[in-house]
Amino acid sequence: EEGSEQDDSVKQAVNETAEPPKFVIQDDNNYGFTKEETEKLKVTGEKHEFQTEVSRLMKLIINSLYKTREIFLRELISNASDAIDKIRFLSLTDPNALSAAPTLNITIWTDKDNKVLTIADSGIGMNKKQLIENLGTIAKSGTSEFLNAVEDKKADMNLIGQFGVGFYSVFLVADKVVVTTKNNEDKQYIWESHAVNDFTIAEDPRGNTLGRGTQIQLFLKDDALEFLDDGVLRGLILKYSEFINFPIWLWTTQTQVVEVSDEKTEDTEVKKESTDDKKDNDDLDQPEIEDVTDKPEEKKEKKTETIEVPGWELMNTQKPIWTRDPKNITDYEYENFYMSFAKDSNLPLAWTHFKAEGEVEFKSIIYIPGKAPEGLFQKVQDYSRNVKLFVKRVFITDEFLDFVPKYLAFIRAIIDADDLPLNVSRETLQQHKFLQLIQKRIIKKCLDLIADLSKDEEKFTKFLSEFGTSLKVGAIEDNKNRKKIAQLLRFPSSYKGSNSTSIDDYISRMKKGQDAMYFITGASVEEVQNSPFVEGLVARGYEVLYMVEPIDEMLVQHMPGHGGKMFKNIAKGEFKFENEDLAEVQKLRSRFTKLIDNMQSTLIDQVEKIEVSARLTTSPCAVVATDWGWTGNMEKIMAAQAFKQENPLLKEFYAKQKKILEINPNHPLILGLLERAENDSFDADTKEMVRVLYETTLIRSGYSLKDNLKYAARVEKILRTNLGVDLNAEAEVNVTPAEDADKDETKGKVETEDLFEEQDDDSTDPTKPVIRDEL
Ligand SMILES: Nc1ncnc2c1ncn2[C@@H]1O[C@H](COP(=O)(O)OP(=O)(O)OP(=O)(O)O)[C@@H](O)[C@H]1O
Repeated sequence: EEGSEQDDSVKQAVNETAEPPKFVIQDDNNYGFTKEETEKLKVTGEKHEFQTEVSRLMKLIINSLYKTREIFLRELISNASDAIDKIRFLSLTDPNALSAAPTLNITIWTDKDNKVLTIADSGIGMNKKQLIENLGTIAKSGTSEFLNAVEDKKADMNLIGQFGVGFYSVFLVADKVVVTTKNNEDKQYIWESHAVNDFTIAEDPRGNTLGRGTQIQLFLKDDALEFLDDGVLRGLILKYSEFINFPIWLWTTQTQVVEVSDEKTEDTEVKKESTDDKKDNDDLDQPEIEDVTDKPEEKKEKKTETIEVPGWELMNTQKPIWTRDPKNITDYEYENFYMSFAKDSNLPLAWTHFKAEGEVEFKSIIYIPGKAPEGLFQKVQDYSRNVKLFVKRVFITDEFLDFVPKYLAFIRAIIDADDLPLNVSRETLQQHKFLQLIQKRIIKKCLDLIADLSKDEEKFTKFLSEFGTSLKVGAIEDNKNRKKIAQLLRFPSSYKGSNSTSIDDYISRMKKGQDAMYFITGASVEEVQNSPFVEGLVARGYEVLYMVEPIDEMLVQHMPGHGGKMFKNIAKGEFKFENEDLAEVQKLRSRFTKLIDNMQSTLIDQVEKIEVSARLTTSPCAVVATDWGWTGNMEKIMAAQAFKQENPLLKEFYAKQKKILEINPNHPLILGLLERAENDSFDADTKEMVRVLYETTLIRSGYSLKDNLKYAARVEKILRTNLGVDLNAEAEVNVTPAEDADKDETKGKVETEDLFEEQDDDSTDPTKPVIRDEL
């Protein structure tokens, strides 16, 4: 796509802004105050306390032995770039927005004598209110959690940028920070802090020196003076500026070897040399730094001289990666770009870079992160900020409410569109026809990307472990794409102990005459594997899908089938096998009528009907939910929900629903009961056994008992009967009552911790009192 129209506009944009800054840096430049001004500052400065969280954060930062302190530079460059994005966006609708400082750039310089590092931008700046709020409070949720985690050494300071507190990282390297800022709507203000507790704000006595933007001066700690070094700074800025869309200029001194004519070198010549140097830098296809040392000497001896040339050095090319030809971009570049724009310290799992053409034209890179962000499904109101929209390289917004559906909220994407009108407000933008077309394309691309990923087993396994639930949410919510998503779902199954089978693979293995896809739900594979429902099917050679995630129950409700086959919950409703001999079944049923009647009258409150089972082989019976009732698993899920929502009514309603008991006509226990029914010896003891059998079956079928104590009492009764022990005999109680504590002893308060310590130390010393029981 080299040479395309888009690229021309890119070049133009770059050339427009890549003019070196007009000002030059001299010692004590730009932050010197006259005596009077300093006095005025002292008088007018207002003291503000930091919000508690900020103070806590500062203490952590100041005391941190965090090695990669350099991240402060990444945060400041990123903030500066955001600020320029904002003013550029405003300028789309307000042509005067830029006039106070038309060149959009970031400038960085040092003052070695005073140990000051300065980072300035011609961004939007802050008015007084914003200054107090932005650099004094933390609004983002989750900050406390982050602080706790850092305090417990469970989280890394590197994550600071993700919590919207990146600015404060300046105190990793500085003990005093001065922020001078000018917004179009307000006067120029100075913010100053020595960290921890408070900061002062004052109107700048020098007036408006910035035009517009923000200048941050770091008074470096004595152990952080390496950040004054040109080489160190250059390396760091190159590292962090690669994906910044605005020119970043560093004031450096470069040594140059120049020819000296016999006449004395004049000042003007040096200046000429330095501007030529600039020109080279402006040529964006060339590396920024020209190697000027060691030029081969010509035979004809010419006098040379090494001179120091101070000037602005351009640090980045600002050609956005998404506008480049994918053929020329390495994986390493894609990964670095991801980590930089997504502020994620993990590598991405996969990405796709494409140019959409047709109804709507845009370039995009979509990433799947390596790890699911925390609270993926919890964020309801908050903008997910996962999609950044640019129009012709101008950043427009990342504040979309569900640009992609919630189930795809984990993706990170850059979209750069050509056709969007630049003057629509952000609020109406999302409704814009073009944007909706883009949305559709992005969703399709996401699903294609995941489908591609599914061809790489290792990566797909990783993907499913992070985002498998998201896919299921997709199959539930996205009617249009359900079929596509269903092909990506994986379930454990009884097939050769497989823990990941696709529905299509299941269908390809279905047996002759099998008209439904058998599945069972439960809390774990171990649990459902041993369920009485599975045994008969597996024994007959049928495959059963194990749906062991809570969301699976909902999934099959919304997706009753796939590929022309319906799902069948094997723990629910009636069950017939294709090759079942109906006459045989009828005969069996009539043989068990008497037993069924007896059992039915025993379990009248709980069981709706009793059936002779076709699905059981080794278990005596199973409890089956009616077609419209809840399985044991569903009951447990709903119980947990009801508990959360404090709405037990629904749960109770369903728990009261009668169930179907299926009995295994070949099981010796059932045959034993049948004999009693046929001999008319179905006495009280037998009925008690039927109750125990029913309750045990409930447990095996995945249900909870309504009354555990009654169940235990029944089992005990059977044990007594079998052992020939009197049903009413009681255990002899022979205990020594505990003595009242000595009053004096209770006076001395014992710390809980001490108690635990003693317990450990003295557990082998029989002379010491055992405190455990008292505890
Ligand atoms: N150079 C700047 N120009 C204008 N506003 C700024 C600048 N630096 C910071 N701010 C303001 O201060 C706020 C706080 O900055 P901070 O770096 O602590 O968090 P953030 O930028 O919101 O989040 P993150 O660190 O994740 O980028 C910013 O949101 C922005 O409004």
